Amino acid sequence: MIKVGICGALGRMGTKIGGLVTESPDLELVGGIDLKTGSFYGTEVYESSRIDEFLKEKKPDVLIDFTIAHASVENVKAASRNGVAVLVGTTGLSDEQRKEMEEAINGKIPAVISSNFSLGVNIFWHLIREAAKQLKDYDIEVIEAHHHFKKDAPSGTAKTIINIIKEEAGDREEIYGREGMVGERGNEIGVHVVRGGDIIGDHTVMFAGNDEVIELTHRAYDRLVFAHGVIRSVSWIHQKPPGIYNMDDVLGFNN
Ligand SMILES: NC(=O)C1=CN([C@@H]2O[C@H](COP(=O)(O)OP(=O)(O)OC[C@H]3O[C@@H](n4cnc5c(N)ncnc54)[C@H](O)[C@@H]3O)[C@@H](O)[C@H]2O)C=CC1
Ligand SMILES: O=C(O)C1=N[C@H](C(=O)O)C[C@H](O)C1
Repeated sequence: MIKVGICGALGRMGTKIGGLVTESPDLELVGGIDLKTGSFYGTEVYESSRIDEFLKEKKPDVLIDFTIAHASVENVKAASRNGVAVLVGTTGLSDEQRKEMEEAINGKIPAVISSNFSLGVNIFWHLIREAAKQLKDYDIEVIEAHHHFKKDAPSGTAKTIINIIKEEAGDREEIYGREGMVGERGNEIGVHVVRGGDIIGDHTVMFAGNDEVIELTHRAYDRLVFAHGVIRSVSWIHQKPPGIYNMDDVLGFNN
């Protein structure tokens, strides 16, 4: 049995992941960590400042983090201090926070970090990479939509899309929205962020050329789609050597 702890246990993702861990015959939920204490699928939720105590007492093999940027960095540092593998889904990290997290991981623990753990988005990213390679001269726009409560913008998934486009079609400026007399479009990537309702996570990339437009879209209808990718990653990362991995490694795309 692989023992699992969840940071952000009482949140939208922590709750979904906790349910799948509980249902899995190969995994054992040992508890959660959150800002408040409580009960979590029959296990205990420790207050966040007690994370080292949690890791020493519950001894998870894998710690999952779906919290908020500043917290995820500290949670990963705690996992590193205690030699616990991590899965990080939290987005909204600054470059400095990402660097701090990577320094805590490298050479010490194995980690899967992904802005999107769904199988569909990871395939979507490969489709975008091919389109961006072939359609360098098209005007490229990225549109993402999420629920009313999302704290970071643009989404981590959208940031990954932007990075893929830059890798394949060349570096270019990001323009966030447009307003007023903006003049003729340049060679930028337009980025547009929608927030409202209970939208789980929609991403569209538009390649607008002369006489044709190609639109690639991924829509998530339940957070389970991310949680299933997390569960697959838990089994994959167990007993891996230290290092930073992504979903391409988990899905075998890098073999
Ligand atoms: N990579 C992926 O596939 C996905 C990533 N996400 C990301 O996961 C993060 C969480 O998303 P949601 O679950 O919707 O948010 P949420 O706000 O529902 O849950 C976050 C939880 O973390 C808790 N928390 C805050 N500080 C903490 C700390 N220091 N230690 C432990 N827990 C702490 C909060 O109390 C809350 O219960 C966001 O960054 C979001 O973008 C969300 C869905 C999929
Ligand atoms: O906050 C969310 O809900 C999501 N966040 C992730 C992101 O920022 O890309 C993944 C997914 O889109 C849902």
